[in-house]
Amino acid sequence: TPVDFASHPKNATVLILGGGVTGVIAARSLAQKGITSFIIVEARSELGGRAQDAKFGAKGKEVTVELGCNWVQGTQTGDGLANPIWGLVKKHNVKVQNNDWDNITTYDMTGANDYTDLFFESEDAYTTLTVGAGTRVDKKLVDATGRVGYALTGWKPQTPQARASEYYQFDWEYAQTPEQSSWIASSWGNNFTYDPDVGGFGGDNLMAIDQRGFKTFIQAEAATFLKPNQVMFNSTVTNITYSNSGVNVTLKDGRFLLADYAITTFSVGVLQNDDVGFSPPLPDWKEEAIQSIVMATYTKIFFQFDHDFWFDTQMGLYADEERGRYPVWQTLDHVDFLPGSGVVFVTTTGDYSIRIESLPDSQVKAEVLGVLQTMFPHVKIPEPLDFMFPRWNANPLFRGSYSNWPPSFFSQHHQNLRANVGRLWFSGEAMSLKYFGFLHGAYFEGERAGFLLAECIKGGSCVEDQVTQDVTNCAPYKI
Ligand SMILES: Cc1cc2nc3c(=O)[nH]c(=O)nc-3n(C[C@H](O)[C@H](O)[C@H](O)COP(=O)(O)OP(=O)(O)OC[C@H]3O[C@@H](n4cnc5c(N)ncnc54)[C@H](O)[C@@H]3O)c2cc1C
Repeated sequence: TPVDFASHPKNATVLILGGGVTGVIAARSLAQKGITSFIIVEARSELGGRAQDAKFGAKGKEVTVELGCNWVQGTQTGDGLANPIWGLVKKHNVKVQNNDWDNITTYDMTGANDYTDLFFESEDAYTTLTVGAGTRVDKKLVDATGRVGYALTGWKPQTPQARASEYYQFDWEYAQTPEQSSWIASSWGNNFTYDPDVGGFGGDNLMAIDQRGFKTFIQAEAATFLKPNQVMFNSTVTNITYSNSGVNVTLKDGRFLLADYAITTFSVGVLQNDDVGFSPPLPDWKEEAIQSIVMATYTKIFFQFDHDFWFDTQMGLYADEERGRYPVWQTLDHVDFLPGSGVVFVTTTGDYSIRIESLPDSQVKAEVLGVLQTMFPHVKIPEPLDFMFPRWNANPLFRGSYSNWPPSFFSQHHQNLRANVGRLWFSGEAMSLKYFGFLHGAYFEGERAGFLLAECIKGGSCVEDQVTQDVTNCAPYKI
């Protein structure tokens, strides 16, 4: 039954659904504009969302490891645009360390094998790919897959070593393959973050090694303005009823909340998988936009050993016969990070991550130990002291790690994804045109939603994203 919004007492002017970076920054932006009647509604017992860590390691040797986001990607070049996450990291003294992704040792099925020449060739091929995408934008050419782009710009990997090098440049960032990703959007995603020539922040990657957790940057920021009555923890939203006069949110425990407006910041994975119901059902244009973007998965698999027997560089790369099989390695037991921690981890992405999420821990552990034995044939790989990996895709609060833009996601889809339906607004990392996937994308989207909604509430203009009811083909098929 429709809710009679006029006759119920309101809990707040705005409900902010989700307490990740987007939700916290949306709240701060509302507050900055004088709107303080809001409540952040969060399923977990803390703020941060995908900024999430765990204590890991044997008794007496525990360290904090980041299960989700780990880097400030791009900082600032000269007086160009600064990454706002870097600003918060500095403001709240979060400990970060420069991570040189080119400081790498390469391995394959024969053990250590120096194919760094090929590795740097693949880095150049990636740059060429992004330049090619820029040309397509200038010429208004259609999008294509990253694979098409690589081939047309002359990169055709034929060996496991070349494929692993390509993986490092591409999948390790987008969490999907070049075949699954937009050539154009993946390129601007890279350039707007890393390339100062187009307004990007620059090439640095700062890795958080703060033992309070990377999440400190956003939790400490929240503490500067958020009052206890402006946040509800352990409150899982199951249904959102919306109209042109208000929004009503039902929680798992039966409580319900009423407000003039709501901003959902749930991941597109959550929206795609019906973890939250909408009444009335979302319009077709909205549903098509939600289903047309991808929630990709990026998985870090952590090991702690009694002692370090692996590479001295910051990074390691393993080329298997199978592309994407336990490829990218990082050591925390490095003089720049957490020396003596005994922690090393490997990352998988995309379909491979979904595969391992369905396996028992014991099997994944055995497989990765097998890979380590292949990488280090002369070492008897010891039994790890601890082992762990998060299952982001199966987690109903996330359903993956971050969004990736497929080649069939068009600019009208993007606008439709971001557009409000009645008084329900949509925000989150995936709504960011330039920075989808990244923490700074979440930040800028939260700021945008908070500022625009404050204007709207204060009776100024209610600027709305243009909705395209039907995303049509500019050159329809004639069959
Ligand atoms: C493994 C991994 C690695 C990453 N690495 C990086 C990196 O190095 N650098 C970088 O810039 N970005 C990285 N990212 C991406 C970055 O973490 C995200 O872009 C960003 O945190 C998204 O913020 P958000 O607020 O939009 O969404 P979220 O953080 O997902 O916030 C949404 C909130 O909603 C809550 N929620 C969900 N469902 C419900 C419900 N039904 N009821 C109530 N609450 C609910 C969730 O608990 C969450 O707190 C990574 C992400 C992952 C997972």
